[in-house]
Amino acid sequence: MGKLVEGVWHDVWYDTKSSGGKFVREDAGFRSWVTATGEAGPTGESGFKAESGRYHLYVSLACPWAHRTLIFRKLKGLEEHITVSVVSPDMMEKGWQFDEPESLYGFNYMHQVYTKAKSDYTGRVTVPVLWDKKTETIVSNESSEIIRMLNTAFNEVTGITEDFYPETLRSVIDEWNDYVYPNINNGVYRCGFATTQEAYEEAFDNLFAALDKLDAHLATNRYLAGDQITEADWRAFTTLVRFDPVYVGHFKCNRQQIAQYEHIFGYLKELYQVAGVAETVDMYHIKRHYYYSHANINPTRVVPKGPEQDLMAPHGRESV
Ligand SMILES: N[C@@H](CCC(=O)N[C@@H](CS)C(=O)NCC(=O)O)C(=O)O
Repeated sequence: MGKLVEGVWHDVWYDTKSSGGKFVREDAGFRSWVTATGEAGPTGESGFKAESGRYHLYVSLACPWAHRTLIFRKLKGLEEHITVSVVSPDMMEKGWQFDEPESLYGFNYMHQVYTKAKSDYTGRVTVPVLWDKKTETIVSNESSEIIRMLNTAFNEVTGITEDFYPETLRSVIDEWNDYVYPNINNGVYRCGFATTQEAYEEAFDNLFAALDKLDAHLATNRYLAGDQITEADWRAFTTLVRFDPVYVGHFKCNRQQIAQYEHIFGYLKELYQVAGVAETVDMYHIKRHYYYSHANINPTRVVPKGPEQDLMAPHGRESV
């Protein structure tokens, strides 16, 4: 774990001293957009036209943010159009690394991908990364924006027009995202990476208040934005599926398990059972990454065996 400073790798853990023990996630540094025509998107540079075979995703199968992009690649029929490299679950002193040299440049470390794009880059070396093979640079390392690109930019390439961010639901989806991100997606990290009791308890209380609210909402709504699956559901899903196997123990999110929430658990199972989605969930990488890589939290690096969970069991959500 560490970061690049002017293109040079430094092995440092997150600085929580300057924020009173609280974990604060850094903003992503590359913010351009792939678009259907190559025109600029809401931020960044133009010139990234959606073309088959042009783009590459660097992901971790353990990372909930990278997982979002793999779900969109799958659901939008992009597997044959966007290639992928998967990092090792073990993130060590040099950060994300590859078990085998990756396929585009033979790099062994993810930080080499960042310095290939910008030789004096300063910032954390995170996944996912959307790479442009043509101009040999990073288009984006912000998953919330990558999934928006995958949702629409390649529609003419694939012919798949299913929309997870439909105009009519945008304000509802944005509202859920704005609530779920700090309290749940990042909330579990704010529990696990807190370095004071106070910061941990605050994150813990916010997390479970948000899960209680989600459970109540899902009692009468099949999905977050109503009766169709949207981006907001996939963004919640990648945290929920990691919750009982990892966050309950490793990040001390232990007021209760997701399996003990009647409505959230059924919802989690239903999303898991959407065609193709289970194939994007790799429990070995998920458990191994967190328990093995965060040695300051789990110094023995022993990975727990449980829990046993059958996410293919009937979800019972048809009647909601
Ligand atoms: N804003 C980014 C956050 C991605 C992120 O923080 N990824 C984690 C893995 S779960 C990472 O790569 N962390 C490495 C680090 O912080 O050094 C996104 O959503 O794409």
